[in-house]
Amino acid sequence: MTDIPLYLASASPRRRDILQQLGYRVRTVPADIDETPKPNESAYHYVGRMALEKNRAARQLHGSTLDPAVPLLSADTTVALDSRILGKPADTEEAFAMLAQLSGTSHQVMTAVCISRNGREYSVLQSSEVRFKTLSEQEIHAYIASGEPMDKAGAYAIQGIGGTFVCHLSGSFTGVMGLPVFETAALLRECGCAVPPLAP
Ligand SMILES: Cc1cn([C@H]2C[C@H](O)[C@@H](COP(=O)(O)OP(=O)(O)OP(=O)(O)O)O2)c(=O)[nH]c1=O
Repeated sequence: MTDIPLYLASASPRRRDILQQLGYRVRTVPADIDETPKPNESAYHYVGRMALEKNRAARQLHGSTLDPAVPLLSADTTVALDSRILGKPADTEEAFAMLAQLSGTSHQVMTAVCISRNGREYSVLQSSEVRFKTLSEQEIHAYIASGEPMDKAGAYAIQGIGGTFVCHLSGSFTGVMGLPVFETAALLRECGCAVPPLAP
């Protein structure tokens, strides 16, 4: 098992698990930012801006304790339905409304990843298309009662019970979960970092 140091500017346990499974020794350096979309901001622009702002906020907050040569990674995941941005639901009513909109149709899940290292910033955006089966009201209520939707963009988790709604995926499963592994590894290589399994 490799043991490469990496800073993670995210409170998401999914991102931490994925990076640890790859062999990174993760130190979490979270930073809170305002996640409100700007008026008429596209999902594409929004998700990239969020990942970059999380990265810069973490550098500002923890900078003096960070080794500049160790990569600092941040990410943001957003569900886009037509021109609508679906973030994390604020309450169960909003979760219901989101799931009702996703029922029986396709949406995009975009994850932007940003890495800063030695004073430079690198970023990538990965987009997937996900199709949901038609959900009954009863199914949506039962799913919300499971508690799973509340801290997830679009009010579902493909890696959990929400996976039972997904009849088609085109893109990256790990991207939908919050951190696209293929694109993240490529980005780490681009910024000169060791990437398992070839890491020393
Ligand atoms: C669509 C989908 C999203 N998600 C999660 C990934 C992200 O953690 C979350 C979207 O919120 P984000 O704001 O991207 O991340 P976060 O709030 O969890 O963590 P932080 O802001 O500190 O980086 O939704 C899943 O786990 N499974 C899914 O299928």
